Amino acid sequence: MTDIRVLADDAQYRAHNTLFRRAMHWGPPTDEKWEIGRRTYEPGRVIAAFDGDTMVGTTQTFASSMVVPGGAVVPHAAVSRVGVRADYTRRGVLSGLMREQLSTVPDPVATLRASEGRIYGRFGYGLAGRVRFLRIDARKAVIPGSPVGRVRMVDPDTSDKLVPELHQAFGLDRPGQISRWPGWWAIHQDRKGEAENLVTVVHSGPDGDDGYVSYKVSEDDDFKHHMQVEDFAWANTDAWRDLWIYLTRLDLVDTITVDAALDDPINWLFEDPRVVFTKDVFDQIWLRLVDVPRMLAARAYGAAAPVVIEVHDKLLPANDGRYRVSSDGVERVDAPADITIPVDLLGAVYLGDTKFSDLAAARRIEGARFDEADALFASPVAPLCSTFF
Ligand SMILES: CC(=O)SCCNC(=O)CCNC(=O)[C@H](O)C(C)(C)COP(=O)(O)OP(=O)(O)OC[C@H]1O[C@@H](n2cnc3c(N)ncnc32)[C@H](O)[C@@H]1OP(=O)(O)O
Repeated sequence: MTDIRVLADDAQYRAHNTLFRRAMHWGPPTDEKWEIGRRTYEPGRVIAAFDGDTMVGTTQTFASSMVVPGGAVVPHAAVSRVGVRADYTRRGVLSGLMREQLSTVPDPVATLRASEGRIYGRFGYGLAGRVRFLRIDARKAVIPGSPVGRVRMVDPDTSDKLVPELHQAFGLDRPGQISRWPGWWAIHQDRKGEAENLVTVVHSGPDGDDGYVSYKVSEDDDFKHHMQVEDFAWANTDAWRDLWIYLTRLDLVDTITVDAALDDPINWLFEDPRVVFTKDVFDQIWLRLVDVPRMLAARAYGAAAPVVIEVHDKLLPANDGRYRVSSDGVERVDAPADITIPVDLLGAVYLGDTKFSDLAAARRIEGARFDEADALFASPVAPLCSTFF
């Protein structure tokens, strides 16, 4: 029998970090790494399961905010460091942690990156956003025309100060994007220190700085140079195009790999659209609607006749109920339901990546009028989260 406690001091945080790392088959943090790691522990947001005095399971959240369809930004919990000691697994430790976390988290929505696809659906998380891993043949990548703005290389101290400001100003550009918290930047800047060859360039247009990209280049045994784009954000398409012109005209580079949204129009930049190759499409955002009425009210809807959706939530029954969704907004009603859906699948359709009609085809939801629901929940922009946590 385990009990769940909120952790409060540095020694407990370090034990938490060590337990999680062991669950992932990584070694404990060194003293040097812990100097950085401790900055990612936010009081009140770190819990652990105990068997007597022995810590046996961990999780925590980071306070951030997330963009929803229509552009509103809502408070968001980034769930991380989920781990159970290998000698305590499959006894309900994670289930206890998830129940506690969901019933106490102050934010209306939580997301996570899942280590395995079968773990989190039972706790109400749905697969809400995917990412494309792209490889670009840089030697053949020709973008016609000239840049319209200016690209400048910045030194590490400048980038440490400037990039967080720029990300906050224009990095929240699509559904699923999240703001970055101080601990995230601490880890990011530490990793940057290790990657000596990480370079950041900033783009400026008529209104000042409006884009940046960080990248590093490595050389393989055949003397081929491979660029990995680490972080990329832009405020307008001039900045986006100019930064791609910069990246693809760099000397010596053979290939470029980058993560992109499913609808990123990057292929159209190039004379030969085939220089962009999709290596993989992978699941990225697992989303849990913690406060369903608040989250349904937060997003915008497309034009279609209203639909009544009946939501079932075993862990948070306050969300149970029928919601009439129309292009004007959402209200709770007693009317008969058109569609019945569990909360994990409502999470899956929330950002517009998944359609009700696809869930119906797969016999995952029941009802009628799926086309209207698809039109209401459609997002003109595909979701993406460029912030790994
Ligand atoms: C957001 C992140 O941090 S992702 C990182 C997640 N962590 C890891 O992958 C580290 C290695 N794994 C672990 O630490 C643990 O095995 C965990 C956290 C995945 C699961 O913890 P457990 O305490 O074993 O889970 P618990 O006993 O509560 O299981 C609940 C249910 O989920 C199922 N389940 C748990 N883990 C898995 C899994 N990896 N694959 C499939 N099903 C699983 C259990 O079988 C159980 O099902 P049931 O209710 O039908 O019996």
